[in-house]
Amino acid sequence: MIELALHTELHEGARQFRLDVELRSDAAVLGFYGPSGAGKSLSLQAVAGLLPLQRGRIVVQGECWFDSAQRLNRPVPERRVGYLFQHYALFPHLSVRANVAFGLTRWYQRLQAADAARVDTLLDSFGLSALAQSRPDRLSGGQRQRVALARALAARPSLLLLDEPFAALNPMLRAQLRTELKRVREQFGVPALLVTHDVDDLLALADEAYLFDEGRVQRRVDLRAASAAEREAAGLAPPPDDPETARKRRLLDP
Ligand SMILES: Nc1ncnc2c1ncn2[C@@H]1O[C@H](COP(=O)(O)OP(=O)(O)OP(=O)(O)O)[C@@H](O)[C@H]1O
Repeated sequence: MIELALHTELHEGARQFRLDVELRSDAAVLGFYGPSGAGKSLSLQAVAGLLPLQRGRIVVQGECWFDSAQRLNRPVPERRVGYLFQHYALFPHLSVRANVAFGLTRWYQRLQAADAARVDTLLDSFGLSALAQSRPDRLSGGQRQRVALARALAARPSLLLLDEPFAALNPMLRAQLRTELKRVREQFGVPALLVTHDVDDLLALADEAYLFDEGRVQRRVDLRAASAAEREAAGLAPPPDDPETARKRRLLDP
């Protein structure tokens, strides 16, 4: 269960933005979509503890991370979120394996056996085992994003925050990584908040979609239950192909 009440006002020179997000859900993956500048990324930052809130409440899986009424504000590291951005930031001097293990290691001790096993499972789940000793600059964009996903999942996060995780990838890779992320996320049972502009991301991964605009949730769509007509009304239907394009698309399917 996730409960968010995120209220704050941001000022930068003459610019002002008001975030007023309220939602409560028992779904595993919530997708945030909507126009640019609607407050989607700011909401993820607030959940991670990186954006101070003036007022509100954040409860994740029964644990209260923030409650202004009780003056409770759990520090960033204690929230244990796995945060993934569009531009994966891997450590260039570390191997793939060391990158994935990064959040689990301490400089003064070796990786514990259970942690090492988790890292190996993640490498295997994302098809990275053969690349474990490679440095990030020897990897393709898709492989790097897999390493970033594996790293985000390695430290046993209580919540995954995914901000446009596939935006830098080409469409074919996006489709592939969506499927992999869906499988691995379910395998590890981690809930997630996913920000995306891509309807296909929502349809493939999200249980519920939240339309953001002007710092607020304007609409909630339950994708587990929504009919095709309801999806279309919420702007979530992929544009229909004409028969000829559909035929060509099938021919091109990898
Ligand atoms: N520190 C800040 N001070 C004032 N305004 C800010 C600050 N940070 C972000 N904003 C503004 O808040 C608004 C919401 O930003 P946010 O990054 O959450 O949008 P978004 O919905 O994620 O957009 P996009 O889809 O383009 O990534 C934007 O108009 C942004 O310019």
